[in-house]
Amino acid sequence: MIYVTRKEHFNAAHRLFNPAWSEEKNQEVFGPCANNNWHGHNFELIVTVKGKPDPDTGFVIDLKVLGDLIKEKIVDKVDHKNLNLDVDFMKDKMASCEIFVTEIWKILAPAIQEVASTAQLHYIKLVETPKNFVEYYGE
Ligand SMILES: Nc1nc2c(c(=O)[nH]1)N=C([C@H](O)[C@H](O)COP(=O)(O)OP(=O)(O)OP(=O)(O)O)CN2
Repeated sequence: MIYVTRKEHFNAAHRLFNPAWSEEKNQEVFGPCANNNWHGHNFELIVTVKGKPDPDTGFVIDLKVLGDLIKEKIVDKVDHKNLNLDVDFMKDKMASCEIFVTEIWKILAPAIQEVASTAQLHYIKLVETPKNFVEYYGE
């Protein structure tokens, strides 16, 4: 089994806020991340696909095709957007990295199978700040 990885980049704004809580509780739990006027990040999205190399191409998946797919399905929808307001797949969801990465997985896993039937999404790493990132294996 070979693991191949593509990295893409986008900028997005968001706010961590639980609507069931008071403003004070949100400020207490999320601090500046609950700022009413949002805040932004330079995200990195790292996607690993696993499979066996095709005997004709030597590819598990064409990394250009994978990059284009990530751009079409995710980056074009979130880049320079507000995750809470502008992004359909994040509507009414907590805009934490944990929830964001699971929603990205739900979109990319079937899309990858469609373009490369013998390959499978293995892992996603979402980097929010130079200090903070989440990793997800779809479990
Ligand atoms: N488990 C999670 N914790 C936090 C998340 C998250 O998505 N999942 N998100 C945030 C914020 O969005 C935030 O903007 C990042 O905050 P913070 O760690 O304070 O930012 P830095 O990495 O720049 O660290 P500094 O200590 O401020 O330099 C918070 N928590």
